[in-house]
Amino acid sequence: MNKVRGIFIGRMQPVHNGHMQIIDKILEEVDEIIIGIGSAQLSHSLKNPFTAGERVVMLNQALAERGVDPSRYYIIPMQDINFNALWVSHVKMLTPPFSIIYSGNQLVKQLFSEEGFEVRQPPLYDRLRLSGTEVRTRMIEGGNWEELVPNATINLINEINGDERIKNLSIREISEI
Ligand SMILES: Nc1ncnc2c1ncn2[C@@H]1O[C@H](COP(=O)(O)OP(=O)(O)OP(=O)(O)O)[C@@H](O)[C@H]1O
Ligand SMILES: NC(=O)c1ccc[n+]([C@@H]2O[C@H](COP(=O)(O)O)[C@@H](O)[C@H]2O)c1
Repeated sequence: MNKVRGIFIGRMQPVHNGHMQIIDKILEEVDEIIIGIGSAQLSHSLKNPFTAGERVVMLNQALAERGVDPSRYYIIPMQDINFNALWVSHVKMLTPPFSIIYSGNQLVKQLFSEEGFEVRQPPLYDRLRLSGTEVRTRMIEGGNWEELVPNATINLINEINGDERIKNLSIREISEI
């Protein structure tokens, strides 16, 4: 029998506990999950501080920490392209075949639904706290960002001195306004 595959795409700047909960939920519904690391070309900005490779490590280690069977997921960085009408084909070119897209993003849902994919809207877990924006804001302001992310994210951010990177970016970007 063919495997049922679902895809979930997010920028993961950084990987947080909301991502991990939604991945658990998706894995209850499909045989394999494709996790797309969106806007892979972006890094070193306040909204997108981490490189695609750094985000791959966070996610890979976080899934290992959670005991997720490595044969059930693919992690695939995907660059943005300037053509929304071609984006679904671009994603398909990069990924194993899939039939279901999980997203809360209106544009993503519309583009995949127009191409005939089944779109599922995942629930949002503790959204006031669990968002990349909240994690980055706490990092800049010196708050407790660690409680919002898996250990793997903390380890990678410590390894690359990510805390300092984001604080430096915030000084630079504010001084450039
Ligand atoms: N708390 C959450 N619970 C469940 N799913 C989430 C949560 N936060 C984000 N997602 C899912 O992750 C995808 C977006 O990934 P992304 O990395 O951009 O997250 P984000 O936290 O919204 O980021 P940012 O705040 O940096 O814009 C969406 O499809 C969304 O449904
Ligand atoms: N034309 C394009 O390249 C295109 C279109 C829609 C979404 N995307 C990307 O998909 C990802 C969606 O994730 P979010 O739900 O976090 O916004 C983002 O990285 C976004 O840039 C790219």
